Amino acid sequence: MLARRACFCVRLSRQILPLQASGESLFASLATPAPQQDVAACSSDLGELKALRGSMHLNSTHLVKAQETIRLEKAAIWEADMLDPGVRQRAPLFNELLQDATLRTLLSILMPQLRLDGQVMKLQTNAGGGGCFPIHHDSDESVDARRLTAILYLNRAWQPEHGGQLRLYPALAGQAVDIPPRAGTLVLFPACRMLHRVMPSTVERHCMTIWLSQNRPGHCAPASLRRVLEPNQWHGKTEAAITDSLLQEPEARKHFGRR
Ligand SMILES: O=C(O)CCC(=O)C(=O)O
Ligand SMILES: [Fe+2]
Repeated sequence: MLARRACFCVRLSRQILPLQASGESLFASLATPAPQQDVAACSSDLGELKALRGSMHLNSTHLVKAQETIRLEKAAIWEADMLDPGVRQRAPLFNELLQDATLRTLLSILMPQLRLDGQVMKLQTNAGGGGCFPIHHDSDESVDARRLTAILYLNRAWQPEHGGQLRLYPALAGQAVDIPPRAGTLVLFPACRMLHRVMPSTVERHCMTIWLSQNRPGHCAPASLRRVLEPNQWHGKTEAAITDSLLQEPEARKHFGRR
């Protein structure tokens, strides 16, 4: 378990480091490691999500105008909020993931300016029949503490003709990027800066979103851990060698083992 998490972190860092220099247009999309285990995990996660049908509510978009805010319900997008204790109890696998600080710890080390110190989760089922999201930002610095969006897709049988791609509009890239919502794909982007939408989906589509937040200004990953993960030390080494050396470090072991 420890090695799997450490290896996941190394892969994630390698994706993120070249992108983070561009700040505004940061995004990363990666297949999670150990495909066989992922498929098994995705099937059980999906079963858990389907069992939650009764606790889901329709997602709505808030259109903010000068004098009023209009709320538009989306007919096909059903969501369950993990802040609801009933949902947490009926979705133990997702709850375990919600309690896991690995991704947040790693991202805090790579991007200390974000000072990530909390996370919330929602589960989503798009019923198909054209279900989609209009173009939007997930948050705003003045509205709440969410700073990074992480979405894990759970659609094993996804085909391009099903639609439902996540379309990102990275400011500096100059053109839109489509992410297929394939099982095991994890996508990361800044919650307040990345415009995005979901293309109409002709089939049922499932995903889980974690929003990583910055609640306490001044919170930062320990310096000793930042040194351990200093990417210059990785130059020329294989992923397995980096994972091994990471696991030798007591400070890193402590963090990867933390729930
Ligand atoms: O379903 C997706 O891929 C993204 C959904 C989304 O943009 C949101 O929940 O804010
Ligand atoms: Fe969004």
